[in-house]
Amino acid sequence: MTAPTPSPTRVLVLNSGSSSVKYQLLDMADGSRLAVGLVERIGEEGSRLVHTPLRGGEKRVRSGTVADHAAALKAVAEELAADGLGLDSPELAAIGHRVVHGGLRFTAPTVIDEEVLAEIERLVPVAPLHNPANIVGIRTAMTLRPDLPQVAVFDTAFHTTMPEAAARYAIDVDTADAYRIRRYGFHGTSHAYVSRETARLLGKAPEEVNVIVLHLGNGASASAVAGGRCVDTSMGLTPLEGLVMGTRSGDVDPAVTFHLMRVAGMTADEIDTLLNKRSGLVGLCGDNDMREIRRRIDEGDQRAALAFDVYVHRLKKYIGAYYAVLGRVDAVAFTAGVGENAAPVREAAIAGLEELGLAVDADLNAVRSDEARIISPEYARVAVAVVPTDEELEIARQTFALVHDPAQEK
Ligand SMILES: Nc1ncnc2c1ncn2[C@@H]1O[C@H](COP(=O)(O)OP(=O)(O)O)[C@@H](O)[C@H]1O
Ligand SMILES: CC(=O)OP(=O)(O)O
Ligand SMILES: [Mg+2]
Repeated sequence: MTAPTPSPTRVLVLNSGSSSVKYQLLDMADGSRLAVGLVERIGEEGSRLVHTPLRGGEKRVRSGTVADHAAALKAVAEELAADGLGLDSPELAAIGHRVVHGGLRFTAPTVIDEEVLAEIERLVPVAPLHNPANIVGIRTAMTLRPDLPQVAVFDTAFHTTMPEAAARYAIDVDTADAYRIRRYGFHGTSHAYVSRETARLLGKAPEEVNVIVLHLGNGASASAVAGGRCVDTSMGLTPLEGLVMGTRSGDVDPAVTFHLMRVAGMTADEIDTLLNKRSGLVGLCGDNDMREIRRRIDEGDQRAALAFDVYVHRLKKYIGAYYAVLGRVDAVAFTAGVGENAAPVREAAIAGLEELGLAVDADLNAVRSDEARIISPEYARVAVAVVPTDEELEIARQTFALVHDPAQEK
């Protein structure tokens, strides 16, 4: 008699961005990581792959042009195979894909078939920087492992609980409905994970707390989470609305668009590129990396100081807005690259909000750590926290749960 084959527990997570692919291989038996990596500057000069095996072996860097996302995924598959963790492994249970725009239809993780892919494709016009890359990732993974469940975890899913008052734009209802123009919100996997982790940090259940989550990465968004449900978020039809970002403007008067068409003769595509790629921090001062901006400010650079001030001013406005939306706030949580690392951003965004019960302790704010932590003083009514996000772990969990218990798919 042969022993029963244990069911596979590993999940590969692919997070394909406009010019990068982040990936992690996790073992969901214990949630541990076997390998993590990143391919960056895809299609540009100086592209490189950084692969880190986490159960023995050295970090490896591959430099040289990676022409497109398909080539990037082939290289990722090769690196994993070199560690004996290839995509052909029988221990792989599923591949989980971050998909940025799922419209209104996808409110939960979904096993991908041709029909689901067609719907993701249909949403390309409202996520032009993200959905095409997600589709290539899915197609390539399907070709490499046609037998394996491929699961989509949508950025928009967590925000589908927003009430109509928050999700509706105040434009003609028929036009809005005909073109499905409404506020969808993004980074939902991160907002869900971080709001839950914040509750845990406070020693409470998610249902008991109201949290403002500030996801400040290259893309940035804020959300108001009441008892574990999203009630408002700063991104809208596309990931352009809301906060000032690395290269995106966030909120602008929509009249800017037709004004530029009329007076500057710019096309819709040129304005799209302006607002998505040549605005935000990079548009204001030429740099989109907060580390570089802080360095320039320390040297007395006025443009960098202005970029920082515009960024923080917008952030503070959203904290105030979501405070009002929630009525009672238990915590404000900073996360993602800027939120987790840039103490000056946290300090400046919370400064002056003592009347709202918000304050930051300078010593606690200066601590560098990978752990979730509170940075407000003991006396403060509202906790201010730094809560590292982990989109890949959350995608792996949702993917594995769906493969094990398909009944939860909506
Ligand atoms: N030590 C740091 N200090 C300040 N900002 C940082 C630091 N490390 C990263 N960042 C910021 O985080 C950004 C990247 O955030 P991340 O969440 O990784 O973005 P994304 O996932 O959207 O690519 C960088 O562009 C940079 O501005
Ligand atoms: C939706 C979005 O803005 O994602 P990212 O921050 O990865 O660009
Ligand atoms: Mg990100």
